[in-house]
Amino acid sequence: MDYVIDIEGVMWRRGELTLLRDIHWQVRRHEHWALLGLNGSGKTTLLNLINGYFWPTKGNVTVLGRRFGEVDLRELRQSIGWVSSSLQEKLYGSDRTQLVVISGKFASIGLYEKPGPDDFARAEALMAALGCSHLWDREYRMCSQGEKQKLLIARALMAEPKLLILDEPCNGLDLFSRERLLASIDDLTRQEHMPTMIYVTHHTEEILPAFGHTLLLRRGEVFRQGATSDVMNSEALSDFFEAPVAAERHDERFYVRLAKAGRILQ
Ligand SMILES: Nc1ncnc2c1ncn2[C@@H]1O[C@H](COP(=O)(O)OP(=O)(O)OP(=O)(O)O)[C@@H](O)[C@H]1O
Repeated sequence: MDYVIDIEGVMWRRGELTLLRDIHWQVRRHEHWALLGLNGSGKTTLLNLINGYFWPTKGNVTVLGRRFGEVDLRELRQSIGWVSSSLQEKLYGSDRTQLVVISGKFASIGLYEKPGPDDFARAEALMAALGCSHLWDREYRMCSQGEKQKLLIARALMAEPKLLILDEPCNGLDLFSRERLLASIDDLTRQEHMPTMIYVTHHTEEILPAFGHTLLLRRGEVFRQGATSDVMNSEALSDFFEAPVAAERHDERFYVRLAKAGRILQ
């Protein structure tokens, strides 16, 4: 079977702590998945395993058909785009936006290679695809948080990854910036030759219909996984959050609120 991610029976321990336990997760090519979990549920730990920064204590991890232990991880990482807020902080604020995007091709912070006309053309096309052509030639530090996220996604796509991980891309965005970013991500999912995408979040309503599968992670374990529409209902989510919540569907997205308004959970 042609899996982009194939995780079999993975455990990850650090000292006395077991941070991931008995994880089984198979992502097929052309499926887009959401990874949903509260703070501290193990999402980042799982992403570190997928990117080969952590080694499983038990079980097997195979990414893009290459099994860890038999693969050059640096080479594999060139096929994985991981867009996270920690990356945002590492970039040079004075760099021009298009150079930030082009630097993704070389996996460098800053640009040390001389880009060719094809590189500029691709950066232009990617910025257009993300609805941020108007940012061309601005200083990166002058861009808003939402604009920076779009640039970072374009930057990741510059390397033509086969797997694109969007790690809490809407953190810190206001309602309208969030919707603009989600609209751009939605557009991307409709384009040809896009990689398999994993969208990591705490918030159900960010999960776009294109993310047809969802994995719910709780305390380092898979609570449930499957079709997003099967997972996103009041009963399953109340079990998952261990608190009564009501899930409502609007425009193919799922909004969750506390079932008893005003109750603060301990
Ligand atoms: N290297 C480590 N050593 C020990 N404990 C760790 C390590 N990394 C993470 N943890 C702990 O493991 C748990 C899971 O952390 P992780 O960062 O994977 O969660 P997360 O789902 O990404 O959370 P958030 O949504 O807040 O980013 C947390 O309790 C965290 O404190």
